[in-house]
This record gives sequence, structure tokens and C-alpha cells, in this order.
Amino acid sequence: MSEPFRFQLQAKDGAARLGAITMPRGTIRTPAFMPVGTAATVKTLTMDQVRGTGADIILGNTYHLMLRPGAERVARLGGLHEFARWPHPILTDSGGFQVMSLATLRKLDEKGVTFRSHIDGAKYEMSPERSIEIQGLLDSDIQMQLDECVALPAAYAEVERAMELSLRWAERCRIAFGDQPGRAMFGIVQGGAEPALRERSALVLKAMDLKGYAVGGLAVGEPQQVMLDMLEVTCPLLPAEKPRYLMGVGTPDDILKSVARGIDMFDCVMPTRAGRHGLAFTRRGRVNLRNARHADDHRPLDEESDCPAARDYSRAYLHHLIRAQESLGAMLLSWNNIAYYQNLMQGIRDAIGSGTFVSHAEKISASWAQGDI
Ligand SMILES: CNc1nc2cc3c(=O)[nH]c(N)nc3c(CCN)c2[nH]1
Repeated sequence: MSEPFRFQLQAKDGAARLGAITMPRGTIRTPAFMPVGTAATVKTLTMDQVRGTGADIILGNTYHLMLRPGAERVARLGGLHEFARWPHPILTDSGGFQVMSLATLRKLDEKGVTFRSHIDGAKYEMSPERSIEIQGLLDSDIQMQLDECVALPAAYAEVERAMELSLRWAERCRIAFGDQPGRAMFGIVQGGAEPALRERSALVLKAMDLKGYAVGGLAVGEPQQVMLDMLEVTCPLLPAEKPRYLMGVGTPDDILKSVARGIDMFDCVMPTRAGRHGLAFTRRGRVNLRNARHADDHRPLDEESDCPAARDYSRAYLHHLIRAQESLGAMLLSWNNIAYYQNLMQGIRDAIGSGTFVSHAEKISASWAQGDI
């Protein structure tokens, strides 16, 4: 069989790249958006709905699943794909970021992270090795190294300490992961908003010859331009023939601008979290369905969409559901938003393939700026 993990670069348009990652569980068309399935579910949606939007891969979280239902239990039940009924590729984050943002009484040192569960207060220790072990128990296709992400702004010395620790943990994860044909382990470039630290992190990770590279430590409170500047420093240093994943990003505008700087993969809770709060992404911009102006509007969100949530329900009905806090409202808007993101990615892939990415991005951005939508 052909090499079990293969990234093919199919076209370039400036720094934007069109590609495909082929794995045993399926092909991931890039640039790709990964819906976040934190607790083995893309909140409010069935996996058939998620697949129907065009998603090739979803994200799972080591931190949440190790606490509940437990990594060993998921393994006993056949792994995450069987458990959640998603037979396509899954990328799992390694847990460090979630520990620092969710757990209580957490300590981080050379060994790893020690913390108490935000669910029941139970105490856990997670080393780089244990993070890789958990991701293996979940039967994850793309596993992330354990790393330390520093919130910005941060002092140079603090960013440097966390970046160097993450490099040592990358090596430990590389050894723990070993050689698993058909699966991949990605390194995570850290270094905050410091070009020199980004450069060191990227070059040391590149020398490890990993299957793919994430750019971490961004979308943590810095202005968009700082994030984009760090991509311009980091992406050219990463191997062109390996996928690049910008963690936790982002809005549609973030995605357009990051694709233009060489990013291939994205994940963000934005479409599902915003959907649960009544916010709809559409081709003509965002619509806040909580707003009373929608109460008598019989129009759907987008009559031309291939997603039933966008095409078949009136804004008046969606407004009613959101105001009444009916769970169908959260589901329909999450469905609409994930479909919007997948359609955005398909348009980006088509544009790179035809060498029209710059004008496509300008057209998409201009369409958001329309008036009353
Ligand atoms: C929302 N912003 C954001 N920034 C991130 C950085 C890291 C990061 O630097 N490392 C890891 N492991 N995860 C990150 C995540 C979680 C991605 N699902 C981030 N999310």
C-alpha cells in the first residue's frame, strides 16, 4: 500500500497551498477546517450532519476524554472513532493547553503537568509520554505533542522558558510515539510574539523530521496582526512538504489571512460556540438571531446554501428558538455555521487551484461588509 501518511502539495498561489493528506481512514483536503469535537461530540450535531457539511477530519481533546469517560474506557469500547461513530480521521490535542485553561490547582514542571479535574477535583499527572499514551488509547490518527502555551503579552524570558520546555517535550513525545504507520505526531512551534524564539523552535522541530507541524501559542489574546506577523516568520522556516496547522484559529477573516501566509489546517470552537449563542455566519456577514429585528423575517439565512439549516428555516423561526432557548436553535445554528466554514474552505481550495486566491479572498471579505443582511 502507498505510504500510510502522505501529504501532497497540489498547487500554490503565492504562499497559499492546495493539498491533501492521505491516511488509512481517509483523505483530508487542505486548506482544511477541523470542527472541534471536544468531548467526543461536535456539540449538538450528529456525525452524519458534520460529515454532510464536507468535514474530512474532526478534533478531539485528550484532557476532556481522559477525565470523562477515561482513555482506557474509550479503548475498551473500540477507540474514539467507534465510540463517537466518526470513521474518518481524528486529530487530538495533547492536553496542555486545556489543563492551563480549564483545570484547577495545576502545576507545570519538567516532568509534565499536574492538575485537578475541573469536573470532580480528582488529581492527575500528565507527562509527555502519558499524553501520547492517551492519544494512542483513543486511537487518534494525528496526535499532538504535549506543549506549554503562554498567554500573550508575556515577558521574553517566560516565552523562552516555555518554548524550550516544549522542545524538550517534543523530543520525549517523538520517542514515546515511535513509529506508528498510518498515524502521525505533529510538533508544535512555540515562541510567542518573538521572531528569534519562533525561529529556534521551528528549526529544532524541523530537524526532528516530524510528519507535520502546528503553530501554537497564538490566538491567545494578541492582535490579529501580531498573529499574522508570527506566521510570516514561522511558515517559511517549516518544511514545505509537510502540513502546517494553526491551532485554535479562527474567524473566517483569520482563516483567509492565514491561508495567504501558508497555513493548511485550522480548528476553532467559534462556529459551534457562536451557534449556541444565536450567531449565524452567512455569505453576507454575521447575523445575530437574538435580535428582535428577525421576529417577522420569513427569509432563510441563505436560500442558496446546500445546508438545510441555512436554506429551509426562516429567520423568524430561528429567532424564536433562540429566544425560547430551545435546543433545536443551537443545533440549527451550529449546523449552519459548520456548513458555512466548510463552504468557505471549499471556496478557498477551488480558488488556490485556479490561481485566483487573492481576488477570491477580496470578494469574500467584501461580501461580509454588506449592509442589512
Ligand atoms: C483559541 N486559541 C487557541 N490558541 C491555542 C494554542 C494552542 C497551543 O499552543 N498548543 C496546543 N496544544 N493547543 C492550542 C490551542 C487549542 C487548539 N484546539 C489553542 N487555541
